[in-house]
Amino acid sequence: MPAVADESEILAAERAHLAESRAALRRMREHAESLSADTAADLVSRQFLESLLQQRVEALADRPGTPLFFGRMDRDGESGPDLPAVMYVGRRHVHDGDEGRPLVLDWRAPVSRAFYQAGPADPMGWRLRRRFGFQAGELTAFEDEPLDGGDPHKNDPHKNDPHKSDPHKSDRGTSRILTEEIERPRTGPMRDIVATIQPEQDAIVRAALGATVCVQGAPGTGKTAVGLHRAAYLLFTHRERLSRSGVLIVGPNRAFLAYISAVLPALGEVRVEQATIDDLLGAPLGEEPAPVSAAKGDARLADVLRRALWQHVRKPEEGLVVTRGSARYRLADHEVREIAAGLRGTTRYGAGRAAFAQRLAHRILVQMEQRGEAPDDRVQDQVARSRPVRQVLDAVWPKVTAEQVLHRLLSDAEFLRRAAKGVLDEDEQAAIRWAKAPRSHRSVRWTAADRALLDELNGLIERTASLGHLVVDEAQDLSAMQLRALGRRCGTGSATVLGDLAQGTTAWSARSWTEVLAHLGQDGEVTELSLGFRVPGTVLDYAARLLPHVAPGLERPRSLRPGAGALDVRRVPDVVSAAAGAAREALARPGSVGLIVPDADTGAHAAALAAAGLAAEVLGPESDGTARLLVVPAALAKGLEYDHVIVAEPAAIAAAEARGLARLYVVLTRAVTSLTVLHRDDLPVELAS
Ligand SMILES: Nc1ncnc2c1ncn2[C@@H]1O[C@H](COP(=O)(O)OP(=O)(O)OP(=O)(O)O)[C@@H](O)[C@H]1O
Repeated sequence: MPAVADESEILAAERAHLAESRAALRRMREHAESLSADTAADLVSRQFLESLLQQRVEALADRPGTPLFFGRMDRDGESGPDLPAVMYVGRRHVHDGDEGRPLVLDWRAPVSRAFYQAGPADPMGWRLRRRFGFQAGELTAFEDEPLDGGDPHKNDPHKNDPHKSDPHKSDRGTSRILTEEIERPRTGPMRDIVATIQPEQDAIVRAALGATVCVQGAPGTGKTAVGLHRAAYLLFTHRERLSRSGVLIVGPNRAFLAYISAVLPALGEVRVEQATIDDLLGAPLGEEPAPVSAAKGDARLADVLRRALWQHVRKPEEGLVVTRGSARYRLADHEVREIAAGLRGTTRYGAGRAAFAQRLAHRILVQMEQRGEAPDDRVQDQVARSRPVRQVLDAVWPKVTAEQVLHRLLSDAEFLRRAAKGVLDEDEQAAIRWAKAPRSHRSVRWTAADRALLDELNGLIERTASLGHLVVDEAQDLSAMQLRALGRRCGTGSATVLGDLAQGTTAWSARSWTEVLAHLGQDGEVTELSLGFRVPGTVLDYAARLLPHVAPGLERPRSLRPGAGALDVRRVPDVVSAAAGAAREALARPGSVGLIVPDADTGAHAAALAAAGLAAEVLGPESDGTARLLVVPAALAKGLEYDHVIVAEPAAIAAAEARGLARLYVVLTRAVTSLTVLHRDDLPVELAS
């Protein structure tokens, strides 16, 4: 591109490059559409090829609202065959069909790393970074950042005008395009941040596939965003391997998964599974007091379960007699005992049972051979399945299900005592035992904590398949036993573990990331993100008054944006009607509005909004929360955000549960632009001072 001095000329040239890239993408898509699956040898291959081609065509769609590129880098010095003088970075690779010349490079390509990481301290061979601002798909602004210590205003026509120069930076020297991107009103699910990923975030996104990373981050530091972009990065970089083994995102509830569901498809990744822990382990059918859940979530239960399961393998009392035709073959009781003892505890229970049958059969086969027969493998299988062997098997190594074992453990005090000896004291045993046991394992209303115990038992009986990579969000809320369940699902893979110890709201919330990683069975580094993007400084400072009470060891979070005037705390005579008034005011401004209320008051607030003629959606565990005005029960607010947040009666939110102050901390950190706190009762003392 020739040197241009005038801003409008630069914009015109950049728009021309955008138009050229769009045209090239159109040609790439037309080419993909013209390809035929007819060359496939058979019907199955043909269907497979057709679906691949279809995916390729879909991936090459040009979405008008999504800019093809968002940044550009200019080289310092000579370009080479692998090093273009200028590179444009975008959501996908676009090349010129004729010459194969790259017009846009995928943000995940190794060379694009410089766009996120280069800085004056290490320009990585580049001279200039340019970021583009878009409105409704139109390129409307740019922002230049010299990487070589040069004059940032070299091309700035206003450089001598104090009112106009540096039009692209906000007061604190922060990128205005970044600030505008964050403050752009929210109208639906979460967006990608690919244009503005920050260097410390990028380092996590691009960590190697084999590395498990654990990110502690204050509210709004971009943990969720980073986790999703990491999934997209890994899928791009290790496409073949991960398309076989799979990537899974685990989030706290359906509302959260609905909120994040658009990010990966926007990045071209449509085949990533997203699930809650209940989806993976089975939905709970019953509830129990929090201290019972906490006791059942303890990692020591793993030992108890292992012992409970293996107690089902009994010492053989009798030998084995197999009759085939007129011949009888015998194994003495001590021989059967020896085989069982050799296998006990060396494999999973189910595999051990199968191996036990095969070894018994093998010994019989040896006897057959000694008598001059020539039995083959089929005979061994027949013997293994024969009635006498099955009888020994059922007596010594009975088939059991996880449900049977857990039912017995939680209802039979003597069985529990034997399994928990030296691990749980009597009070701890009493805490997890049922006061009134369900009649059979089929009639149990399993709780969330039981589900994790069942999964542990299932993992002891049969192998759990491992995925290639697991992203676990809000990981601080998972019990040790749930983490172990997730660990089994990435046993031969790796994980990205995201969370904030200050936002732990469950009875079993984690106190240390080292422990979380240990329960997951992963070696990993703990990194911290401390710069908040979502919450304005004034609001973050207000919420952080709770921090010493919920997580004393953590640093106070910092915010990218000062947010003067973003916080309004009001004492009102009637919180429900005041909230409707505040919602009306907030709706007059652009963006989404979240009215976060004590769970028990959800209905009253929804009714007051309806009476005030305001259309609102009540967020439920299954809803997708796409309305502009949402009534959000405090328990569901985690991970979500709204441009304007109204919090009703903080004291009631704090009083509603054991870790209520942590819940309040979550609730107070959901706002992007403004937070209004309405209270009739005194504020919790921790917040008031
Ligand atoms: N580099 C970035 N550029 C633009 N926006 C960003 C960036 N990083 C984070 N954000 C935005 O900040 C907001 C908060 O991000 P995110 O939800 O990922 O934070 P979080 O750490 O998971 O928060 P919480 O702990 O409260 O769930 C989102 O709107 C996200 O898009």
